[in-house]
Formats: sequence, structure tokens, C-alpha cells
Amino acid sequence: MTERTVPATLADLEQRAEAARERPGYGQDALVVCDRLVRIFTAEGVEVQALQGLDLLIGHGELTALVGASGSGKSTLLNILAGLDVPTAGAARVGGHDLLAMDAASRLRYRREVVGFVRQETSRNLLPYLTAEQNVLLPMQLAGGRTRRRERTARARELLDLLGVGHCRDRLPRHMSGGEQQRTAIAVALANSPSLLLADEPTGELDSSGTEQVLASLRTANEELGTTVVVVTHDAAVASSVRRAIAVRNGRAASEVVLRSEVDEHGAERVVTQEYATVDRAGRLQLPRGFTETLGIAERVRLALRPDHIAVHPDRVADRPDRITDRPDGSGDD
Ligand SMILES: Nc1ncnc2c1ncn2[C@@H]1O[C@H](COP(=O)(O)OP(=O)(O)OP(=O)(O)O)[C@@H](O)[C@H]1O
Repeated sequence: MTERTVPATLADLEQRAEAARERPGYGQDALVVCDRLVRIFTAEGVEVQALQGLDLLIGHGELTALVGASGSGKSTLLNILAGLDVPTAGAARVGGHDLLAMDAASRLRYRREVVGFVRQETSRNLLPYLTAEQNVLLPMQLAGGRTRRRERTARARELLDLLGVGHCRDRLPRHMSGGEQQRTAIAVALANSPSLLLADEPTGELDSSGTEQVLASLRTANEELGTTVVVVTHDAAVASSVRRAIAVRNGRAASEVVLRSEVDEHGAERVVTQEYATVDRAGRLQLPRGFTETLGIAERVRLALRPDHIAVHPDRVADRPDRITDRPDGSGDD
């Protein structure tokens, strides 16, 4: 690699990042737009910053998992997207609905018509004294509208069949397995054809076969009904089976893993995993913990801008005369 004069300094790059941040139209094609989202909770005089300027775009028709350590802010984000909680600052939009600006009536309509929500606790998703079919009918009845009773019943049955729980139609929740209850809960969440289906640890109380079934139902909702799905999960089986898994760390979207299909030279299709670190709108990048731990990176790193990449060096390397990694020609950078 030959040395090249790189005109941009870090100050230049910061300026460019600032300009990009102010560019109009951020996420204009996305279904979910979170822009520097902040949520601060105050409990007994102590402030907890659950979301610390989170940027996130989710396109129409995606099936995305949110993963991350306990307390990283996943449920806080999901509750905001569900219209159950309001951010402290920043912007959040779903399908053009501004989640900070809605009044009580439009918030209720949003929760009934634009999003569907499935909780971890099977017992909180369904009314125990209604059958599966009655549970699915309820949100349609609450939304009102002109749909006739016969059509509503047909839709409820169609959804239960599609999600593989048609046989539970006349059963009360206590006569269903955990997996059947969660699949019925997904049918309830889909009853009013929401654009966005949110599921917070939907497999948390299930065994592996229940998990498989719920995962299959989320995929069906995504692929056959075209619903955009966001699922919070601790379950590696769930996270590794979706196309896009976003890691939330300290209240920010830190990195993501994307699965995509590739066709090799023999025409065979294979799934390739690619890991990305998220660069937020202010140009901030969180390095994956595994990387920083491996290289013993603690407080700061040394950066070098190269023609087609940025080299990030552990600070201590600069002090070691026996390991010169930042050669003028950039050959020691990677
Ligand atoms: N209502 C609240 N009042 C005070 N603090 C809260 C409240 N809700 C969440 N928090 C705090 O905000 C932070 C993020 O919580 P959140 O539930 O979003 O994390 P999470 O990633 O979903 O965790 P888990 O995987 O354990 O559910 C935590 O420190 C939590 O204690």
C-alpha cells in the first residue's frame, strides 16, 4: 500500500458527521425511526438513563431481534415503540406516527391499530375466561369499525389456523400449552393487522419445542402477512435465526449481526453471517466488548485514517518499540 496524503483530520470528520446528522430525511423510508432517543427514569431521587441517545432504523418487512445484557434498555425501547411509555428526549416515529407528540386518544388508537404487543408472561397476554377465538376477536371489537361479526370471526379463525393453533379455537388458555398460548397471543396481536409486531421475550417461559413454534409463528407473521417484527430475546436460538440481530448496550444500539444468503460458484445457496458495529448519527461507534477485551483496550485508542478504512490501535502499542504497527505505508494497520 503506498502512502497517501489524507487531508481529513478528526475535526473534519466530526464536522462531516455533524452535517450528516442535520441532513433532512433521516430514516424517511423506514417504518421505525429512533433518533437520539433518551429515556431517563427517576426512582427515589436517583436517575437511571435507560436509553442514552439510541439511533435505530427498521425497514418495512424486516424481522429483527434486539439482544443485550439485562438492564441494557431493550424493554424500555420496546415499551416506547408500543406506545406504552414516552421518551424523555429525542425522536421516535413508527409508520409516521410521532411517539412523543400523540395525545391520549391517538395513543390509544395507535396501540390498537398500528402495533401489536406480545409479552413474556403467557398469563398476561390472554384473558383467562375467554377462549382463544374470543381473545382474538376482542381487539377487533374494541377497535370498532364496520367489519361484520361474521368477517371478524372468519379473520380470527384464519389467524389461529395460520399460526398453527386452529385446534385451540374453543379452548380456554388454561387448557393450552405455553407455546399454544403464546401463538394465540401473536394472533391477538395481529388481529387488527398492525404494521409492527413487538414481542418482549416471547419464548422466555417456554421449552425448546414451544420456542420453535413461537419462532415459526413470528416468521409466518413476517413472511406471509408482511408484518414487520421486532423481538427482544435472550435466547441465542431466536437471535441466530433472524436476519438481523441488533445488540443494545448501555442504552444504545451498539452492533448488529446480519444473515444473508449467498450463492457460491456451484450455484449452492449458503447463509453468511456478517457482524457490524453501529455508527450513530453523531458518528459514535461502540467497539464490541470481545474485541476490546482481547486487545486490552481500556480508555482510549489511537486512530489512523486510511484511504479505505480506519485503523484502531490499542493505545499501549504506541509505547512499544518492538511492535511498530502504524507504518507510514499503512501496512501494519490490519
Ligand atoms: N420504571 C422504571 N423505573 C426506574 N428504572 C427503570 C424502570 N424501567 C427500567 N428501569 C431501568 O432502566 C434500565 C433499562 O431497563 P430495561 O428493562 O429496559 O432493560 P432490559 O435490557 O430490557 O433488561 P432485561 O433483559 O433484564 O429485561 C435498567 O437499569 C432498569 O433498572
